[in-house]
Amino acid sequence: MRPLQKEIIAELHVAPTIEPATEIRRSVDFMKNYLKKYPFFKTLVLGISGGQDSTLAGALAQQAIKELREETGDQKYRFIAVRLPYGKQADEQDALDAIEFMQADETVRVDIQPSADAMVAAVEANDLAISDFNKGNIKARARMIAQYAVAGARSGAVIGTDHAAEAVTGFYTKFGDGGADITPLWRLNKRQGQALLNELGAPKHLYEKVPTADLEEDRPALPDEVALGVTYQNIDDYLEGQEIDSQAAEKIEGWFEKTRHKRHLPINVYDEFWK
Ligand SMILES: NC(=O)c1ccc[n+]([C@@H]2O[C@H](COP(=O)([O-])OP(=O)(O)OC[C@H]3O[C@@H](n4cnc5c(N)ncnc54)[C@H](O)[C@@H]3O)[C@@H](O)[C@H]2O)c1
Ligand SMILES: Nc1ncnc2c1ncn2[C@@H]1O[C@H](COP(=O)(O)O)[C@@H](O)[C@H]1O
Ligand SMILES: O=P(O)(O)OP(=O)(O)O
Ligand SMILES: [Mg+2]
Repeated sequence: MRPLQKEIIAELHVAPTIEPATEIRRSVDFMKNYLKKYPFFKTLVLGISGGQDSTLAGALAQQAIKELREETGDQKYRFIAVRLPYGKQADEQDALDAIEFMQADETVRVDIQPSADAMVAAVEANDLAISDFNKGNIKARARMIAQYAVAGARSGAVIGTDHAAEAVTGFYTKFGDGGADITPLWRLNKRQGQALLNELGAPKHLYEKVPTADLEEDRPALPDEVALGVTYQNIDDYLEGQEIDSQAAEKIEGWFEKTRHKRHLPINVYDEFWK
């Protein structure tokens, strides 16, 4: 195995094989235990995009909340699914299918277009140009703000959908979708997430779908694999400790190095990881 590959697998705690039912129980228990430890939390809050990761994290969060309600008798425990379209979302039906599948206790809808557009206009008033890519990250951060606003109103913890195949490449917006309180999928690669959804009986079209951040207007529904220049099959194999094509391995390791800063809280004078 490549030396950095070994280091990455250890850092992200990826297992080469998993038992889906065991991992479902592990994530559900993790969320239940966290809420029991901090009893002021009464809700779990998560943006549901219609993609694989939020379908899985939402189904697990809903299960955790349902079990907490049954075990404690406290009916205040609720799971809140948050729809966060930027105006009209092309794959809206997938998001509705995901919410139906997880049987979310509640759904809140916040259109992020007015606030994201207002932020772009306010910055551009300083004679600065905001690129379509930069605006994509503003949208991701607008979604973070909306989820924390819902959490603030309902004593909630914000769920993040970061998992090993995104973490290794840093394929998330810093303090956007990367900004969350609890990450129940952390340690799983993309195909392990699919295995959990299969075990949960999720509709196949939600986890066989092409992964996309769908943040750019010039390139709508741009597949993650195109943006990254490497496939999830390569990333998953790499994270499972398999030998992959050296060009693909170098690409993954390049993303890992470039995004090290995202896997740490803001850097202070005592931090050594970047030296
Ligand atoms: N269509 C799409 O799929 C789409 C659109 C937009 C963004 N994205 C993805 O979302 C992710 C976010 O993009 P991003 O990484 O360019 O933006 P980001 O905002 O997440 O990270 C970049 C910011 O991090 C900070 N930073 C960069 N290097 C640093 C370092 N060495 N130390 C400390 N801070 C540092 C800087 O503030 C920089 O503006 C990417 O993976 C990108 O491909 C995808
Ligand atoms: N359109 C969306 N509605 C609700 N929540 C969304 C939307 N787009 C993204 N999200 C949330 O962000 C994460 C990360 O998405 P990526 O596709 O990995 O960039 C997603 O899991 C949702 O929680
Ligand atoms: O985070 P999601 O739910 O949008 O899934 P994907 O990353 O597969 O688009
Ligand atoms: Mg997505």
